[in-house]
Amino acid sequence: MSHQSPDAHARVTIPQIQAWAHSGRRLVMTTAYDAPTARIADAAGVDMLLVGDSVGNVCLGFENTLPVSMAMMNHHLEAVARTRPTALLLADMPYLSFHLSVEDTLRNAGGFLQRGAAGVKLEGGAKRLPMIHALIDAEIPVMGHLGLTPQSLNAMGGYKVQGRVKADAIRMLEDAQRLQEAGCFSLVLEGIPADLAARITETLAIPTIGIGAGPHCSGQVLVFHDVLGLSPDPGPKFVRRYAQGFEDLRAALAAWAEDVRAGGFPDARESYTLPEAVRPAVAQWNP
Ligand SMILES: Nc1nc(=O)c2c([nH]1)NC[C@@H]1CN(c3ccc(C(=O)N[C@@H](CCC(=O)O)C(=O)O)cc3)CN21
Ligand SMILES: CC(C)C(=O)C(=O)O
Ligand SMILES: [Mg+2]
Repeated sequence: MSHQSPDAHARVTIPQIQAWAHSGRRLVMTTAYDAPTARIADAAGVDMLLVGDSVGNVCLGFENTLPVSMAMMNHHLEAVARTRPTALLLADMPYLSFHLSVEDTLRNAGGFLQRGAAGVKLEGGAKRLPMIHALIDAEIPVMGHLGLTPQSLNAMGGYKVQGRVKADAIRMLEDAQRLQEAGCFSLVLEGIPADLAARITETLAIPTIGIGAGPHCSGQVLVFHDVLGLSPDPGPKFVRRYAQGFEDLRAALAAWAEDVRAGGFPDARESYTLPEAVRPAVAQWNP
């Protein structure tokens, strides 16, 4: 099986993820937004599935992740959770779901766990520590997320690589320590120089999952549609496409449309027939 486990039904756990990272095995995470994406990613043997707030731009047609609500996230998480993936299932806290109060944050994150997530991810550093402490106190595992945090789009003035000036780089190293001390089980590092991500990774005991953060992280994450070439445009520099999903699927659908128009689909293989005893009555019936 994909996770080299004797029990094919054993689900990946947070301690397992941490043990794999400690043993030097690089971790693999991708996003899932519905049952088909979850089944494909799980069958590929990825270690972690994230129901990302990237669902907003990837699936729902928004410009960015800011309009994504808890109701939208819950809808997509439920679809993914129904597939009972082997991978560790995580859910991304959307904008404003962890900013208003500890109570609201706990209710939102707890709702994710009740829907089948094993933990939550949320963007931000030291500013978010009160919420992170409350979540961990409530037995909700938290993955942090530092660097290019897409929910900070307006504050950053665009999707820009973070941590290139000294004060920002040092603040990120400090934030990473503080998130670890607060009890985060892992951190996403997004859109930062590879050498900064390397230093963060070697100064932490918990695994780092990079996206646009170079090769020296404990693992990597990419958006499902980006890996498979399903996104309409090539996307950020950090994406590598492993399939031409958009072009392959477009060509397949166009071939089917052509067959329909030429009368070549369906044929006998895709059709049903009347029982012989019923055929004369149907043939002889007139309106
Ligand atoms: N399909 C998809 N993939 C993602 O990785 C992703 C989403 N959607 N939605 C939410 C955020 C947005 N993300 C992005 C989007 C654009 C850049 C980008 O254009 N980055 C510039 C960096 C420019 C610089 O050097 O500062 C690039 O050219 O790569 C980065 C991350 C990552 N996340
Ligand atoms: C790319 C990952 C880290 C993410 O936050 C998302 O998909 O929303
Ligand atoms: Mg996200």
